[in-house]
Amino acid sequence: MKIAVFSACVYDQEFLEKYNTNHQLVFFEQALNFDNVALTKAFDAVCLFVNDRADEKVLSALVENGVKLILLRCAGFNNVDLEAAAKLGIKILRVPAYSPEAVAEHAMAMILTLNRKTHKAYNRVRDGNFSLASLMGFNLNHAKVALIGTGNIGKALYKILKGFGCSILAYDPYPDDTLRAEGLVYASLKEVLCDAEIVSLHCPLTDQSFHVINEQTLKYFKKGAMLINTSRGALINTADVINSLKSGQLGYLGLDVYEQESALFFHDLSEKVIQDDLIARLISFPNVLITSHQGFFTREAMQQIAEITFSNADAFANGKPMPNEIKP
Ligand SMILES: NC(=O)c1ccc[n+]([C@@H]2O[C@H](COP(=O)([O-])OP(=O)(O)OC[C@H]3O[C@@H](n4cnc5c(N)ncnc54)[C@H](O)[C@@H]3O)[C@@H](O)[C@H]2O)c1
Repeated sequence: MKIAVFSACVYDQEFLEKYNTNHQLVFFEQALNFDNVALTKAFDAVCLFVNDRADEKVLSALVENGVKLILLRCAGFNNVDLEAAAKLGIKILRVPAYSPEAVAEHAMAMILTLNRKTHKAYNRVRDGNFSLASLMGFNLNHAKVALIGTGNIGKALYKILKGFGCSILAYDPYPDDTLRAEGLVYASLKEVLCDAEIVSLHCPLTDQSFHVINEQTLKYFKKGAMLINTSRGALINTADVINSLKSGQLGYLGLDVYEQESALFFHDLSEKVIQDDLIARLISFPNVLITSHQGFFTREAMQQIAEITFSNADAFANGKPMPNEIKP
């Protein structure tokens, strides 16, 4: 098949070329949107990532251009209008799980960095400053951590946190019986937010979870609690979180995702003036750590993403069963 790969960075090209099972690949650096959808003429499929847009208008244009398949090289699919895709008859295949440990380990790295401030210590020592002032953290042993969502990534983080001796509780509308049998305590969203020192989000972005962290739910947090989001930016109302940080209600914030990330993340904007005032404000807090959607970014995950993407492409091309198809 002839596949147009959008949002293609050098590392995408490296891994997709290495594991290609004989498809013709053309790489585009831009994210797919209505303005550049004309590029997809004469392609059989497009390969998309988290910040490519496949709304109804884009999907209609893709179909007009002869595109029959969307290969998502990610797990989340909130950027695709599934109803419109089903009506138009365009298939959507994704990579449902690839090294959930990669994202869970990144969430843990954010917790450790925010708590023990190793990023500040690194810079201080390089500057000849060996003072410990304001570097004090807290023990994770016995700390209460709430997992919002206990699917593949939540489960992987649960195992890591257990190793640290944390006391873990969770909210998930579909609790996992195996984890429950292992002693994980499930409770309502309000209860787990009220009880935890650290809250980590691992649920998908849906109509139900949109802005699940907002002015009201932030009031449930313990004063000085830590919030980690490695899932999707729009789980959080950013303006409300900024107010909570300013008042000291929220004590630490770790973000690997951001609601308006598509205009920022994966690009070097170091010579530009950032126009997004919310992220500029977030960056200014001493207790906020932001990474640009790199949770997935390990060698193992990149290999699995490439392999599963091509097995999805092969299944479609050869009329085989497509277990990774998503429908509304
Ligand atoms: N930062 C990254 O690089 C990166 C990489 C991969 C995935 N992700 C994000 O992580 C999310 C979780 O991934 P996963 O593989 O664990 O997904 P998963 O489908 O295995 O698990 C999601 C869990 O969330 C639960 N859930 C659904 N709605 C919920 C709600 N409103 N409140 C609480 N729980 C809810 C589900 O029941 C399920 O148990 C993905 O949706 C994606 O957005 C981020």
